[in-house]
Amino acid sequence: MKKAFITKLIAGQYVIKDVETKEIYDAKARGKLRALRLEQDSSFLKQNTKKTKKDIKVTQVSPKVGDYVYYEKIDDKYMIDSILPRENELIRPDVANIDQVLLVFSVIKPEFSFNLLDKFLLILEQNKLSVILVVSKIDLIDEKELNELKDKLKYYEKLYPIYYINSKQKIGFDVLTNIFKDKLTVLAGQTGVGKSTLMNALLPELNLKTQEISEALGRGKHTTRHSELYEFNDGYIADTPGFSKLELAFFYPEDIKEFYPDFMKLSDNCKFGNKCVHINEPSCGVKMALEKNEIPKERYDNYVAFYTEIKNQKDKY
Ligand SMILES: Nc1nc2c(ncn2[C@@H]2O[C@H](COP(=O)(O)OP(=O)(O)OP(=O)(O)O)[C@@H](O)[C@H]2O)c(=O)[nH]1
Ligand SMILES: [Zn+2]
Repeated sequence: MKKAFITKLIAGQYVIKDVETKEIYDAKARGKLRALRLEQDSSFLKQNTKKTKKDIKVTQVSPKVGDYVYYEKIDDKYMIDSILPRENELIRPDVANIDQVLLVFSVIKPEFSFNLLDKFLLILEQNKLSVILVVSKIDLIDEKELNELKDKLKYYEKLYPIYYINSKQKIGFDVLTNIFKDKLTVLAGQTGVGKSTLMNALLPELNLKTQEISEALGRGKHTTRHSELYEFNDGYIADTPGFSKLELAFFYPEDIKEFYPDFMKLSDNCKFGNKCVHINEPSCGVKMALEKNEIPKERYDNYVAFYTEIKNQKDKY
């Protein structure tokens, strides 16, 4: 059977691209889709190469953009037969096999928030997504203010790549475009930071498309289940941004430290090793680093605040 990649889904109709011939077809999913759905998360295959097919649970699941599928031609129609195991997936936006998330924060309007940055990073890390930070609207503050922000972000630059842009004049775009090469990218960030403006600046054809859809539906875009991947620099960009609402309810307080790559490294120096949550324990590697100003106090304080918030929620039940 032949293999393809799903680039578009609108009202049950798929657009697939054959991975070898690059031919594009309209396709439907078979009624009884034989989907190989992994019980565990994406890292399952990588970490458990010795697992056999028996360990993989077969359940029904519908294909989404980003999925690799097997398909066949029956009469004149193209039918999706099965989905290959996903590396990862999101529900909002509904995309599978995401290579990276572009996390957009504006310098102002809305104001840059380190609390929100840490919260986004925590959630993206939990979802095992690799993150690229984009600081937008750099034209709206003066050089001195921008340099102050860059200084504060130096610490984060050790953990994630950071790009500074102005989507109106396409400043910073020459380097930014390289990061999309061969990757499936999803944009995330709070409302108003400039995700759509960035996407439209990269993909001028998107402007027209969303307008057409809005007009056809007579309302805002995405009123039906519609998702699409746009080709850009030999990769794809998902048309719908994700993570506009941030929920901490899905965490256990003692687990969140695992989603701080910087804290994880330091926890080798904790007396209680991986049992240490870096708050009240003695001889804690993270708190020692904090005292030496090797971690920004604000990042640590945000961590304690998230921990406390989640713990208080859980204690209620
Ligand atoms: N000066 C300046 N304004 C920008 C820039 N990027 C976006 N804007 C403006 O910021 C406002 C919000 O931009 P959007 O692209 O709609 O933001 P968004 O993140 O898509 O917002 P949601 O759709 O609500 O999630 C618009 O008025 C844009 O024109 C920029 O680089 N510089
Ligand atoms: Zn510790």
